[in-house]
Amino acid sequence: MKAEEVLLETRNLSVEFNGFRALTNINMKVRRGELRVIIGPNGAGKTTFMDLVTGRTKPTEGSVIFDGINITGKATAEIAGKYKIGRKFQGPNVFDNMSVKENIEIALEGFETLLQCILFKKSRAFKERVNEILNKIDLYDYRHFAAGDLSHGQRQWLEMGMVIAQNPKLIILDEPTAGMTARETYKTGEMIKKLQGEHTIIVVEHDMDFVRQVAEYVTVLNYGELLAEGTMEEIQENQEVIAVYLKED
Ligand SMILES: Nc1ncnc2c1ncn2[C@@H]1O[C@H](COP(=O)(O)OP(=O)(O)OP(=O)(O)O)[C@@H](O)[C@H]1O
Repeated sequence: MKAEEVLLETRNLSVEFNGFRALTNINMKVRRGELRVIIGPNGAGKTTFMDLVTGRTKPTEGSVIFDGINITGKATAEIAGKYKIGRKFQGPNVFDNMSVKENIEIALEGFETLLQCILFKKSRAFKERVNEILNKIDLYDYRHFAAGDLSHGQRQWLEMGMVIAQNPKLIILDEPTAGMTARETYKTGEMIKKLQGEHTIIVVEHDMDFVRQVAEYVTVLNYGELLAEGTMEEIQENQEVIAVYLKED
């Protein structure tokens, strides 16, 4: 991978919690426009890895380089706002009493006060951007619904839309299909595939059908170490990965 193609790089990233090594020497490179899936058994360190990238946890060793800048140890708000790494956590976090459309509007980049939002709402570019996002998350027809009246899956999509609205360079999705029906899970996969290219995306997932649906390149973590990386085909044939997953059953 050429240096200018790399959006995110971790170098020997390690973290210890009271003597317990949750991550050890993770060296990973994510290309601009890529859709990377991170898998691994429970406790493998997937969430911890995302916490290190987004500044929630400080590494014991190693560094995080984002878009050519060393962001290691920077504050969460700075990483989100200035460096533009957006993260959608498990479980939606939307404003229930506001409409779907209003939720997207307040999430749009640069609208720090509601007043600014109301004034700017009038511009055509703003309306177009809101509609574009509503279409991406397939909630255009639900735009006037209160967010609290959406289904679990739709609420997750709304939250994805709120992350997209912040125009992040990197979108991190933590188990985006958790609690979804099979149909919603499939739809989420198609949505994420469409976002790829325009955005660089890292998805952490457990649902292997979903992983097969979306994944091009997969990173496998196990016991805090990077066990394997490769295309979905390579990963499925990797004996070490098979051993880890068989052990789980
Ligand atoms: N703040 C913390 N203090 C102590 N131990 C922690 C802390 N955060 C994570 N760990 C430990 O680090 C290990 C990795 O946890 P992590 O949540 O990153 O795994 P995961 O791969 O995301 O698992 P899951 O798939 O279950 O969400 C676990 O053994 C966990 O108990």
